[in-house]
Amino acid sequence: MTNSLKYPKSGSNSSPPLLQNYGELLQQLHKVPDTDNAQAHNDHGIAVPPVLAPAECQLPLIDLSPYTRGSNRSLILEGEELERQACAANICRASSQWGFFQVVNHGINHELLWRMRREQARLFEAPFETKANSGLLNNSYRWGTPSATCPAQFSWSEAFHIPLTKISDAACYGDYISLREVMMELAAAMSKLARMLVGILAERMGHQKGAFDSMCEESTCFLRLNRYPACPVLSHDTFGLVPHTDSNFLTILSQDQVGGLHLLKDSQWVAVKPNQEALIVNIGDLLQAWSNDVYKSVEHKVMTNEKMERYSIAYFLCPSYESLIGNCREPSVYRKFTFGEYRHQVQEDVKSTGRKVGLPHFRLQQTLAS
Ligand SMILES: C=C1C[C@]23C[C@@]1(O)CC[C@H]2[C@@]12CC[C@H](O)[C@@](C)(C(=O)O1)[C@H]2[C@@H]3C(=O)O
Ligand SMILES: O=C(O)CCC(=O)C(=O)O
Ligand SMILES: [Fe+2]
Repeated sequence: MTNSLKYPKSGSNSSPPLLQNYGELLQQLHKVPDTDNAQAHNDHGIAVPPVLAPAECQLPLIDLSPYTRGSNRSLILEGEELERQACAANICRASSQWGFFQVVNHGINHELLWRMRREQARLFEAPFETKANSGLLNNSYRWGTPSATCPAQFSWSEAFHIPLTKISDAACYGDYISLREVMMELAAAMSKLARMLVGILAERMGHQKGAFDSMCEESTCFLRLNRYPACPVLSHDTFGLVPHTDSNFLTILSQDQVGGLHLLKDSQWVAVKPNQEALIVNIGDLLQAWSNDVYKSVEHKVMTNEKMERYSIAYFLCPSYESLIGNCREPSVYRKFTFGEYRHQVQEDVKSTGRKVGLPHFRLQQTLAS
């Protein structure tokens, strides 16, 4: 029995060399025992403890049609207003109890989402060298986790992480110019949806609908195209994306049918059941801080899949770096900080400790254990 990991036979020159570069780091997870006891082994000869999948949950499902149907009419009837109020109440309840929900009738054309998926698959099929070194999409390609010193800090994935300001720039696309129009359309649609949702969340806390609109800026908002290649290293601790909270106001996520997104609910990890009709929405750190912990930025992660690759697209709504993130009411739980300060702190923590600390850095008083 050998302890060496083998790359999947079907691999082409498009896959990033995750195993070659990080295989040794991941070996820490798999010490093959001396004696052949009851330990299971995967197809690659690696000893694995049984992986127990957590319970699969249905995220709260919210129908946005009260907001998206007939939206070009300026007059809203009383019945429609009541429907909107009920919908807004559901959004706020899910944002405080789960930090996550899914939306249907969201106003984003399904055909557009399918076109994007096709283009995304074609993009990731490009040779690794092209993705990494040809300046594609503003040089925004990332893979693996260069700063990881242990498996718990490592993400088995590749991604393009593109600021909205670069999406219309034809020079970013090289041979992938057909992606430009789809990216532009999707970014505009997701931006509209994200701004509508934060407007609803602000209004329910007694603030102006447009409270966040003026703070949000194209240069800091981004689209992230994720690909999680099938992963031969099967264990509890190989992540497609390590556990984290999002450092923004709000994220909109379109995922394929494979599954693998898990989130913390009442201190337990639960797996999100994929729904191809819906988009997933999650609250980021900045909305949690602004709402004084009413809305929750919840930890989530992507687990690897031994057999199937997985794709997702995430839109991150962020303010400009100078924006001051205050609180919606006093007494405030967090000190005021700018988004620039927050990003800087996250990067410093990741650099020095390998992990993000996030909001606890900005809490005014630590909660005392009773
Ligand atoms: C190492 C990290 C960077 C990251 C936060 C994290 O601890 C783990 C995930 C990273 C990620 C991935 C998606 C987004 O691009 C991002 C902004 C986020 O919210 O989580 C980044 C984080 C980051 O760079 O702040
Ligand atoms: O791919 C997913 O399902 C989640 C992606 C994510 O959490 C992120 O990009 O921040
Ligand atoms: Fe995330």
